[in-house]
Amino acid sequence: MILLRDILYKVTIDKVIGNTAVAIRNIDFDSRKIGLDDVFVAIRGTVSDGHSFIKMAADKGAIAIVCEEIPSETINGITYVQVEDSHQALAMMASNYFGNPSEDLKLIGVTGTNGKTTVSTLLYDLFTKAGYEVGLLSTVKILVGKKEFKATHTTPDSITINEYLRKMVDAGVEFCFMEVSSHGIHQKRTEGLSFKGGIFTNLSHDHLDYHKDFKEYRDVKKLFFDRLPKTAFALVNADDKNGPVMLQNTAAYSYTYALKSHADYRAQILENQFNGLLLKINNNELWVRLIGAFNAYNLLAIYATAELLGLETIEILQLMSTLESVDGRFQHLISEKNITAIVDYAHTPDALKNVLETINSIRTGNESLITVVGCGGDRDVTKRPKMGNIAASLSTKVIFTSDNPRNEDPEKIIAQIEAGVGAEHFKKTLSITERKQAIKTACQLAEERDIILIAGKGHETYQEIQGERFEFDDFKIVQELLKALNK
Ligand SMILES: CC(=O)N[C@H]1[C@@H](OP(=O)(O)OP(=O)(O)OC[C@H]2O[C@@H](n3ccc(=O)[nH]c3=O)[C@H](O)[C@@H]2O)O[C@H](CO)[C@@H](O)[C@@H]1O[C@H](C)C(=O)N[C@@H](C)C(=O)N[C@H](CCC(=O)O)C(=O)O
Ligand SMILES: Nc1ncnc2c1ncn2[C@@H]1O[C@H](COP(=O)(O)OP(=O)(O)OP(=O)(O)O)[C@@H](O)[C@H]1O
Ligand SMILES: N[C@H](CCC[C@H](N)C(=O)O)C(=O)O
Ligand SMILES: [Mg+2]
Repeated sequence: MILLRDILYKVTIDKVIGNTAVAIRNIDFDSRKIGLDDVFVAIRGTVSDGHSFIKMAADKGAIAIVCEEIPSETINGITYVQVEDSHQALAMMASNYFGNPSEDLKLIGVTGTNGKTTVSTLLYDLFTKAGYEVGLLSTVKILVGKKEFKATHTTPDSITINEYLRKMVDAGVEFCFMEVSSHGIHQKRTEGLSFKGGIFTNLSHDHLDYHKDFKEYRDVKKLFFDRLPKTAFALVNADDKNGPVMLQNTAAYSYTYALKSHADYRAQILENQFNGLLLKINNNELWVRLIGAFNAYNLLAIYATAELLGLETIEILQLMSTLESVDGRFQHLISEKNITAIVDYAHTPDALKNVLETINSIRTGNESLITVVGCGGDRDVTKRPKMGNIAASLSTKVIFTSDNPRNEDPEKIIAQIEAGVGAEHFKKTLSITERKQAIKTACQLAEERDIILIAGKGHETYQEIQGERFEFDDFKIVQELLKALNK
C-alpha cells in the first residue's frame, strides 16, 4: 500500500487541504486516464491547462489532486496539494512511486542536438556485448535487457521513465543509457533522477519552434549539467563551442573529448571510407564499421564513457570494432546494378549537411548523388529553406518531397523548402509530393555506381498525414523499388 505522503517526499509543497495519509493507486497527469483512488497532477501544458481537468479527474474517482492552484470549490474526501511547480512535483512523485529506481542502477544521460540515439544505442550494444544487463531509453525503442518496448518520445514523461527504470532494476539491469531531449529537460521529465553521468554531443539549430531562441535552447541543455551531482561525470565535446559552456556550473567531474581541440580523450581520423573509419584513439588504432567523420565523435564519446564506467581499454577497443550502425542512421544497401541507397534520419540542417558532406567525402569519381528529402509539418519552419539550400548545394540532383506533413499542407512545406534553393542550383531540383513516388523517381534516375540518399525519416515505419499514421518504411521501399526496376 502506498500513501500519498510517501510519494510527496522531496516535493516543495505550499498548502494542503485534506489528509495525506491516504492510500493511492496510480499517478497520472492525464484526467482521461484517472481511475478510482488515483492521484491527478494538473500540469500547465503547451496546448491546454491541466487545471481545467481537475473536475473531470475528481468525477473519475481521483483521491488526490496535485496542482499549482487549488480550485475555489473543493470536494470533501479529496486531498488537494498545492505545489510550486507541477512538472517538478510530478517527476519527484513518479520517482518515489516507483521506489526511486534510478538510484539502483547506473544511469547515463546523453544530450545534444545530434547523435543522442547513436551514442546511447551503441553504448547499449557495447555494454551488452561486454556481458552486462543493460537498459536503453531512446527515440527508436526502449530496451529492458533484451526485451523491446515501443518508444513514443525521445525522452518520455517522468512516469514512463520511472516505470521502465523500475522494470530494469527488477530485471537486474546495471547500466541504463537514455536520451535527454531539450523538451524533456524543459518539461522536467528527468528531474529527480539520479544520474551517474551526462554526455554532451553538440549543439546546432533545432527546435526553435519550441524554444524562444538559441540561447534558451542552449541554457536548457546546460541545465541538465547544472543539475548533475558531484558524484557523477560530465563528458562534453570540446570541439563544439558550447561544450565548455555545459561545464560552467556543474558540480560533476568534468571531462572533455575532441578531434581538434586539446581534451582528455582525443581521436584522429586516419581513414574515412565507405566500409568504415580507421581511428586513432588515445594512441590506439582501431577500425570501426561506422561511416563518416561525425561518427568519429560519437565513437570517441562511447570510448570515453566506457572508460569512465570502468571497462578495460583493450576490451573497449575490441568491442568497438564489432559495432554496427544504428537503424536509420546511415543505413545502406548496394543494389545488383551497384547503386548505393542510404537511409538516414537527418532532419535538421546540420545533420543533413553532415550526411551529405560525409557522402561527398567518400565519393570517388563522377557518380551522381541523388537526394530525396522533406521537412516535417507542425515543427520548426525556419529549418525548411536551410535544408533546401543544403540539399541542393551538396547533391547532383534533389527531389523534394513530404516527410510527416502532420496537420500542414505538404505542398506549402515543399514551397518553403524550395525557397532556400539558390538560383544556380534550381535546375537540379524537382518536387514530388508523394514520398513513395519521389523515391521511385530517384531509383529511375539512378545509374550504375550512383548514390541515393533518402533523408529525414530514418527508422520511422510510418508517415503521419492529418493525424493518421500510414505504414511507410524508407529502407524497405527503396529496397523493393530497386529490385522491381531490375537495378
Ligand atoms: C510540445 C510537447 O512537448 N508536448 C508534450 C507535453 O504535452 P503538453 O504540455 O502540450 O500537454 P497539453 O496538451 O497542453 O495538456 C496539458 C495537460 O493537460 C492534460 N490533459 C489534457 C486533456 C484532457 O482531457 N485532460 C488532461 O488532463 C494533459 O495530459 C497534460 O498533462 O507533455 C506531454 C506529456 O509528457 C507530452 O506527451 C507532449 O509531447 C508531445 C506529444 C510531443 O509531440 N512532444 C515532442 C515535441 C517532444 O517532446 N519531442 C522530444 C524530442 C525532440 C527531439 O529532440 O527531436 C522528445 O523528447 O520526444
Ligand atoms: N555526432 C553527430 N554530429 C552531427 N550529426 C550527427 C552526429 N551523430 C549523428 N548525426 C546525424 O544526425 C542524425 C540523427 O542522429 P541521432 O538519431 O543519433 O541523433 P539524435 O540526437 O538522437 O536525434 P533526435 O533529436 O531526433 O532524437 C543521424 O542520422 C546522422 O545523420
Ligand atoms: N524528434 C523529432 C523527429 C523529427 C523527424 C521528422 N521525420 C519529422 O517528422 O519532422 C521531432 O519530433 O521533431
Ligand atoms: Mg534521438
